[in-house]
Amino acid sequence: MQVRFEDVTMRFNDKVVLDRINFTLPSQELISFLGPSGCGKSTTLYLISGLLEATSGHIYFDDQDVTKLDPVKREVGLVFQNYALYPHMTVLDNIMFPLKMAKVPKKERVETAKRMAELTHIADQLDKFPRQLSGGQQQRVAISRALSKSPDILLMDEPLSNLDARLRVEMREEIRRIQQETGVTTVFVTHDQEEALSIADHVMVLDKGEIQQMSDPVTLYRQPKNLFVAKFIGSPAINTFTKTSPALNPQASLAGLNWTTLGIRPEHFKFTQVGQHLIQGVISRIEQVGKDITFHVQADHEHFVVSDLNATQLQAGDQIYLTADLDHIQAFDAQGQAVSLNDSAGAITDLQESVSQVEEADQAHE
Ligand SMILES: Nc1ncnc2c1ncn2[C@@H]1O[C@H](COP(=O)(O)OP(=O)(O)OP(=O)(O)O)[C@@H](O)[C@H]1O
Repeated sequence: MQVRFEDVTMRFNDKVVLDRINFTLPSQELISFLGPSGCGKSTTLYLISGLLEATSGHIYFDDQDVTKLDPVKREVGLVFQNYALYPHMTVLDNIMFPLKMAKVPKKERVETAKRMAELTHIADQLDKFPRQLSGGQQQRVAISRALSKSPDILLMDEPLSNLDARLRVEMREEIRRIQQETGVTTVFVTHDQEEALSIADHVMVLDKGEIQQMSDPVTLYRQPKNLFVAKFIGSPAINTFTKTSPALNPQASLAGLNWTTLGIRPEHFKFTQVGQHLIQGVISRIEQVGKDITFHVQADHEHFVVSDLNATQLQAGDQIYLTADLDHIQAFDAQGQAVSLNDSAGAITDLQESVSQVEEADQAHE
């Protein structure tokens, strides 16, 4: 089932929470709504479910206008952060409950509930009560219950927030598996970018009630449309430099181009020689977590982070000179919108020449 929002605005009293948003969620995909607290993720989810009604605009499920349709008639399954199981009912009764409300005959109810419990790997817990289960198991029950009526759309509001770190990873893989096995169009709300990027086919990034970007996870990371997305996606965060950054070499050809902020991800720096560098600084701290080495670098008051450098001999206090491949440098204008560096061909040729000189020097060095 495809979900489409057309110019949807949501206002609570005078507060505009969603401002004329437009998007299409592709059928049978897992889509994540990602953004900081208060950006409007849950509101968007509840508009799809029908628990909230839009102030203006239209919502379609495939070609059907559901803007005013009763939630019960929308064929959506909902999973909440706190599981919302009925404490006095067994697991089996919890899963069967929506079918009972729909007056499905008992035999069929039991069969469906058992099938759902098999799907979510909770079939050995059917006689227990929710309080006897772990958080992860309770969420499996909640997912089984949401799927019991074979909904067209499964909506999940921060479903993993109450679980510890290890269980979160396990359960997100489970949600991906269940979504792929059932093919149900699934919306997964989270403020955790790693969670969103790891399981979603498409991620919709929201901020202040507006869609910042909707893309597959790789595009979101490599080609953010604006500075907000660039900074929100990626851990450690992308490094940003302005024209007056003390780390920036004012003589570098790129420094003269038309941009306001440059973004370079920690893993995209390369060593170069002094004079040919774009960025310079002094290593202030070296952090090693398992196999990952992170260099914290300082240039006057500015701090940035470099990773994946093949340089175990470096020490705190060392001066380093860095550059990056052009396709790994992201540039933004004064409004924070992404701009292409390829617009200034001459300067880019200079940069590419200096990069190839560095590569030749590196090879000679080796
Ligand atoms: N029923 C309501 N009445 C008034 N304001 C509301 C209501 N529901 C949500 N809001 C406001 O709308 C904004 C968006 O809330 P929403 O819950 O959609 O954000 P969110 O992105 O899901 O954030 P969080 O991750 O914190 O849940 C917030 O400022 C919130 O205070």
